[in-house]
Amino acid sequence: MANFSRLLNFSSSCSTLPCMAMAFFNPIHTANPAIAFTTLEMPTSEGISPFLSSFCSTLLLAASLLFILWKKRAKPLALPPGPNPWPIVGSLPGLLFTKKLAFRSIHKMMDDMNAEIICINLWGVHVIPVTSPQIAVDFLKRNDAVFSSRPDVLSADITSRGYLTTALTPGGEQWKKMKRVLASEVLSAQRHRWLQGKRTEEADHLIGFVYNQSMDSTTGGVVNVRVAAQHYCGNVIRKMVFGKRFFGNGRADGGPGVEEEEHVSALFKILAYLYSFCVSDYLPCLRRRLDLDGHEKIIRTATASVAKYQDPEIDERIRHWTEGTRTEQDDLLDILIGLKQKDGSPLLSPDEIKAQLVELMLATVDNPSNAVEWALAEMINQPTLLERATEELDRVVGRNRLVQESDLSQLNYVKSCVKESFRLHPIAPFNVPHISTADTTIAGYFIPKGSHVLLSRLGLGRNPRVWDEPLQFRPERHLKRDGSAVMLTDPDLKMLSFSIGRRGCPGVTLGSTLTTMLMARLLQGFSWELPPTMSKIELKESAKDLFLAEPLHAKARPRSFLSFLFQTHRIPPPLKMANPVKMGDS
Ligand code: HEM
Repeated sequence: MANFSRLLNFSSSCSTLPCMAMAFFNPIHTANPAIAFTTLEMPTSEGISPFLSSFCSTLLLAASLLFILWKKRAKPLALPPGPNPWPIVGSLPGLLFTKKLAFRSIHKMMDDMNAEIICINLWGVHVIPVTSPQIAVDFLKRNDAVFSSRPDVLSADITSRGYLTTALTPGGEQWKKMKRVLASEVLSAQRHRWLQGKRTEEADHLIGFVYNQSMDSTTGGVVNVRVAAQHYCGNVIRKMVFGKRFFGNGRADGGPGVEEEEHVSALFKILAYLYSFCVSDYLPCLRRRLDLDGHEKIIRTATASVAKYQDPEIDERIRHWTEGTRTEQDDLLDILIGLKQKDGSPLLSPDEIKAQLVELMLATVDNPSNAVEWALAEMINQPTLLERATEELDRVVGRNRLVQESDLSQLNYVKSCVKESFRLHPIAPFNVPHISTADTTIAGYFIPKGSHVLLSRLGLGRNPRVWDEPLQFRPERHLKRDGSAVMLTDPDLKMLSFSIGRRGCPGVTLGSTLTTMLMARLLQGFSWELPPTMSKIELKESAKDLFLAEPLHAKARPRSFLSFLFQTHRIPPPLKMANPVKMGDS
């Protein structure tokens, strides 16, 4: 060590080094030493031959270069900046004992440090939040293989029944198997087409459900948009998976029955706690012993509620196939049960099917419903945006039929409204966590093996370095100058909708279809206004998450062509017509 530091002093202060370097690289010198010695006037002392002097210089130069190379290699890279950790516990107490939610504390730390990547040490686990698109791409594109696993946390372990699924399962054979099944059998383009009829049925039910409420004189036509949006998503995925929208009988007006209410509310409860900051995840000694923050109980209760409805359906269906009383495949459950290994035995166990179906439900209900609720709230406060979207629908689809999936690719303005909502109002502050499986360097920082990487959906989408007036809802920022199609994905991660890389969302087509269809049907079928008691929609985030603080309630007026479509049976009549109020038009 001492020798090297001496060399360091030498190399940094010795003014002869450039001269030696010149000598070393001088072609004349190397080609003809005799000439070089005379031209370069190298210092020679009496008794030392010019040849020896040149040899020593060369040796010294080589040693210096080697040292510089060694120094570059040996100098340990720094971790990203972050709060100073306490011994052993790191910054755990800071997150535990703050009144703020963990995600708000983390974003505040990043703002205070003016940093787009930081490292928070939580009892030895390095948690790395990121708000820079360039760095995010570095993680998920250039170093995708290293960051394609998930952390082992209690909420994911319970929800996935011991990691039998795709999204929540750390990398490995089980993840590969389940992802292959999803990509080729559940979410492929062909399967998407196969299930189109079921999705359209639900899009028609959505119109009926909202229409009934809009015509209800007792409520003045005010609709709870959150309920409509969440149940549309729940109905679609239940229909695609189980071939039915209701576990029980539903409601007379086409709305959810108690069973669906409990099902959807349990799904959202799981989503609220999945990967949320939980102290036992950082103190493995506490895991399954002390449920300090009560998360374990909440997740177990919610997963039991979901299982109560889904598992009997799955068991019964397996029995029907085994007994031969069902022979035709009609939905995704049939597909999963029917998958076989080479020897003819089932590819998936009943537990794998049960766990995977919970995950598919979770993946489907949250993003689309939240994006549409926020988008509509923003648009009601800016009626010109509503007008522009309606004008597009009238131009592309017309007024004698409802918008269909085949129209969606042409609805660039409607899609840009949805995309703007994904940017500004993501349902979750962070992407699903990624964990590193090896030491790596990202953006010049050392990222140790086992780090939890949290790409901030909030921070990316609202990054003022990337977006003009990031807090303004301005859908037109996503329109392309050449009029080409607006996609809801963003491969550059300037915003994080579906993410990218090995862990990227395999449900892009289904997710985009559901969200755009929900938005398009609500805008095409109804004119939306403030409820009579309000002067504007309060666009405030909830104190505990990123939902609108209060579910969006808005007055819906059916557009005139809608009743014509009902009367002429071009769309199925709503299940129950409420007492009609006078109908308006837009
Ligand atoms: C608008 C709707 C949707 C959005 C915005 C969305 C977004 C995402 C995001 C951000 C991830 C995490 C990517 C990562 O870890 O880097 C993800 C993963 C995933 N999504 Fe989606 N998703 C949507 C709809 C769906 C649907 C409808 C399904 C299937 C029914 C689905 C299935 C999955 C699965 C299985 C994963 C995990 C992939 C893996 O870990 O290998 N998603 N999605």
